[in-house]
Amino acid sequence: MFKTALSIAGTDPTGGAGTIADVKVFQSRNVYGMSAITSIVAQNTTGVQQVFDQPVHIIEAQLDSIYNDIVPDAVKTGMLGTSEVMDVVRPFIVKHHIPYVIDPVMVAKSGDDLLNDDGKEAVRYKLLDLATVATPNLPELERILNMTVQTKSEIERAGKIFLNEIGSQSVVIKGGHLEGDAIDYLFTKEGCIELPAQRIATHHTHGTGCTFSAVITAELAKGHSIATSVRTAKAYITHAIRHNPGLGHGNGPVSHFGYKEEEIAY
Ligand SMILES: Nc1ncnc2c1ncn2[C@@H]1O[C@H](COP(=O)(O)OP(=O)(O)OP(=O)(O)O)[C@@H](O)[C@H]1O
Ligand SMILES: Cc1ncc(CO)c(N)n1
Repeated sequence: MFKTALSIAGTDPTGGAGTIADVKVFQSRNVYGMSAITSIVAQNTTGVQQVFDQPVHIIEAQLDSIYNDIVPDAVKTGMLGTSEVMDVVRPFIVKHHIPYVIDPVMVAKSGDDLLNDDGKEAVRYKLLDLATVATPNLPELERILNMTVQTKSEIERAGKIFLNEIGSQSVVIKGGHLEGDAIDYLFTKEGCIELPAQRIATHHTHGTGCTFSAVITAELAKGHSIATSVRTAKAYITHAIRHNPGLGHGNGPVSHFGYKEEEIAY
């Protein structure tokens, strides 16, 4: 039977990030993909040109259309744009007890804002307590917790705050923004799992965070555990970066078929 996953996020018309990338990931993981669009973003591999935040009633209407017909097996949120959008999304997450992955997107790799200041303050209280898995990068983590997170002990402290104070079921703290190897840290109530990977020397990393969290969502939709889903996502993103198609004039996208180039199946 088909498993289904929903991405609630903004767009990237070049298909490397946001909800279009998410649906490509769902498809590549054999999960039926659906998408509710929060913001229409004119962007490409060189940066963000314009952002149009959809009216909240249109976002709510899209969610009604989906949930009244096909309740997904897992859901992820990416770019939400404003804190008002979080108010619209929250009741759908609360009502349907399905795995929820939150990628607390704040700023694009190009440095452009994808969430307003209210939203950056609000996300901790409006959504993160509902997360099955939260996937902040380090700058997002520092903003959410209002603390510096650069060292291993700061990462450990941040992981504990997510679980014990914020109430997320788990958090993957992504080390993509640190020097050296690309090590991520998964914190669950069972403890911390390190997910190491060699850093690939490339500037083609547009949409890595979206792709990573979408894989986790697809694997959770299929009924896999949090740890298995996150391990699969780590392998997938590493192969996706390694086999990037070299597109665009800036930070190019990754390959959502990268895993097919590898000898191992997962
Ligand atoms: N150069 C790289 N080589 C290997 N893995 C990487 C590299 N850059 C990022 N990653 C991995 O990609 C995943 C996404 O992490 P990253 O920190 O890039 O997310 P992000 O900043 O949220 O992305 P986005 O720009 O889409 O918002 C993590 O597993 C991270 O370790
Ligand atoms: C719509 C959207 N979501 C997330 C990101 C972060 O990569 C982006 N560039 N665009």
